[in-house]
Amino acid sequence: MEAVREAMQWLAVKLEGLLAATEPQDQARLAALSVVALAGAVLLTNAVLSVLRFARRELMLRPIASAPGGNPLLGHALVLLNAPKRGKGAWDVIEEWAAVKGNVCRFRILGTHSVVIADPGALKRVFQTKFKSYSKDLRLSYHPFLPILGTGLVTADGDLWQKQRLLMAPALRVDILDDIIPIAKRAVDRLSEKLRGFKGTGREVHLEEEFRLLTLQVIGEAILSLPPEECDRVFPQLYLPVMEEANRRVLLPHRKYLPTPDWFRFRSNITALNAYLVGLIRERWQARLAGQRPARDILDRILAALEASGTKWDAAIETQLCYEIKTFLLAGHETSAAMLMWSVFELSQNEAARRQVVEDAERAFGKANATPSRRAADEMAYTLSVLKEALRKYSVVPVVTRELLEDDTLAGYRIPAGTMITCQLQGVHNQWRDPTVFRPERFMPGGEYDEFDESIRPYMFLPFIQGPRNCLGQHLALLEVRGGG
Ligand code: HEM
Repeated sequence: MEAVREAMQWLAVKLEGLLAATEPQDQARLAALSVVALAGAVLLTNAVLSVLRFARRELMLRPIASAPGGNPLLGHALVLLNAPKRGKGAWDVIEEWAAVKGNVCRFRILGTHSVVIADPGALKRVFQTKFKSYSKDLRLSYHPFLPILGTGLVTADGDLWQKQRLLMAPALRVDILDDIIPIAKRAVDRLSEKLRGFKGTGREVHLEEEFRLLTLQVIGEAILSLPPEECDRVFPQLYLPVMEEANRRVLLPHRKYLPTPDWFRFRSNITALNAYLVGLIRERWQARLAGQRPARDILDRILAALEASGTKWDAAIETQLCYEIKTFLLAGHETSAAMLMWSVFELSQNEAARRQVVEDAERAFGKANATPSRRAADEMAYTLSVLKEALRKYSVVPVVTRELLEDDTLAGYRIPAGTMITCQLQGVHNQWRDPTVFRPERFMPGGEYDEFDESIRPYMFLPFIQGPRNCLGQHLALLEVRGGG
């Protein structure tokens, strides 16, 4: 120890001497050189570590079948990017790989390795048993959405996610459910009136677009008590364009670096949307403080929970709530609209199923087309099975992705930390009998769903995934469509 101390002292004296002996401009040059050398050393160390990690993943993943068509430099990036040219989505290509290579296979995008799994036992481990080791994949799939969703629930992880989930779960899972039926019923009545206006005009109706506006109106009223005209004005103008740009960036990530007109529009729309939402949130909080009657919507229930927990109001809370609201809008409208559209499409093709849905509706709504009670909506069992079968057959969310934080074993394979896991929900849904046939009876008591072994049953139907990070709006989504009629 004494020898080390002496050596350090000697070095310090020598350095002091060197600095004292040099001119001030030489000292500046020496300092700049040291910074450059240090930065270079850090970069080099990182590069070496990245190469070592890459080589380790490459070696460990070798026993898993590789997807066809990759090249040594880009991996499978081009195959996925070219999917639209074949009239397919990237997710359909991944499913083709899984169909050929089995329920576990791997692919690579540049230096990122991904393992595709469509094995219910392995998915149980990812979503439930070891969910903490499988964090949200914020580096790739969710990355383009971060400027919009920030640390909202879908893109949050760790303690913040847990805290926010606990805060918001009661509002979405319990409190709002009774109110969602009249909200949905009013929105569907408005849409029916609008569609009647098309009758006999020969004009085309874009149902997908109409359903998107419908679910935005429902979620806008449920979260913020927004009147329908306000939803129709604000969201198509500010919210939908930013989501469209973020969606484009999933497969074309360079768009986020190019200062094109789209880039500037994206930035200014986000700024305007944030200002609008923060304004609403602040107004609401002040109204609470002034003792005004609460609005009974999701925002107000969250504010009540914050007040009850004694949270001190500040700008950080406003920003976080703004992220959460944008998250609900994203998570809650397009998925529900797609479920509705595929259900209506299938019912238009299937007379027998349509008759049973009409019978359900007549029982729940009565001859006067009254707003059904929660209990009456819950009893629309066949209609619920139609919605579930639409979610199974069309896998509205075909995949979700995770990043493995520590080495683990999945379906018998060792998977190294840093691997992306592509959970192929669509692949699981296609393991049912005659998967392309629309058969709501699968979900009726004693149907095919009940036949799966209990240990994997919940992992054979994953539209909302499973486990602690499952969809917080699933009850709301399934109820809004039945309650709206
Ligand atoms: C048919 C309609 C819907 C489908 C198929 C669906 C599907 C999903 C899926 C697959 C996830 C997991 C995403 C992941 O882990 O990467 C998810 C999460 C989530 N969904 Fe939904 N969703 C629907 C409707 C809704 C609605 C109506 C809302 C809210 C109003 C909502 C709010 C959320 C939230 C907040 C999360 C994040 C939960 C967490 O990470 O703790 N969803 N949803």
